[in-house]
Amino acid sequence: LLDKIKDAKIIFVVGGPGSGKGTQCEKVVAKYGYTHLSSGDLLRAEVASGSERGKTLQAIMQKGELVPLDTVLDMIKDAMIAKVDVSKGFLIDGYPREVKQGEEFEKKIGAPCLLLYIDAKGETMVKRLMKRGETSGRSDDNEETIKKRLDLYYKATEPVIAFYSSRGIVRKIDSELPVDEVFGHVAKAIDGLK
Ligand SMILES: Nc1nc2c(ncn2[C@@H]2O[C@H](COP(=O)(O)OP(=O)(O)OP(=O)(O)O)[C@@H](O)[C@H]2O)c(=O)[nH]1
Ligand SMILES: O=c1ccn([C@@H]2O[C@H](COP(=O)(O)OP(=O)(O)O)[C@@H](O)[C@H]2O)c(=O)[nH]1
Ligand SMILES: [Mg+2]
Repeated sequence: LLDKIKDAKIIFVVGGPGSGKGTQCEKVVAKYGYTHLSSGDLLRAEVASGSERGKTLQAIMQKGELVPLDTVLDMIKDAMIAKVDVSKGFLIDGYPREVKQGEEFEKKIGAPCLLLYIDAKGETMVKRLMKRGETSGRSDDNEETIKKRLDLYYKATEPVIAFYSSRGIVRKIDSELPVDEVFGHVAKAIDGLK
């Protein structure tokens, strides 16, 4: 099974909270049929299941902190294995959050061929998340937790971009533009893969 995953394209989608990762991934699914796996969505599904593990996760996410690396990686791996027969490609959204997560992913699963770096200003991200919080029902879409997620993003996740830049697979996407223009740039990056 892991051999099959190695034949599929793996794309990391990295950006700050509310930068628009999920929005762009949905559009990639519609156009290219890739499988979208959002680490945050997988964690929220576990929380929604009401399991003991979910309760622990909920407490960490509510604080805007990172859950243990192995937890997320196991969830992503299981989800990839479940889809490998029908997938030409995988969008791994919101992962890696720190360099170590990327290293572990490559050891256990495989190497990404592209990292889409969805970039918006801090101010923009906060504004979008406050707005989303009016309807999202996400308990972490509140001012205090948003600030913590943003701080952690700059501290832990931005180094991920530097790490993969040295490999030449990072495409920086300006997500201050309207959604469809942003997608135009995303599509160009994907079309550039052979
Ligand atoms: N104006 C504008 N709004 C956007 C754009 N992309 C996303 N949004 C809005 O910003 C909010 C956050 O977008 P998401 O796609 O949920 O962001 P995300 O990066 O997945 O965020 P997390 O799930 O918190 O990691 C949503 O309410 C979107 O409607 C964009 O390109 N332009
Ligand atoms: O690899 C991951 C992905 C998500 N999270 C947790 O899940 C929350 C929501 O993640 P998501 O990607 O949905 O939203 P973001 O924080 O990017 O707005 C984060 O704040 C973290 O607490 C985590 O710990 N590890
Ligand atoms: Mg998201």
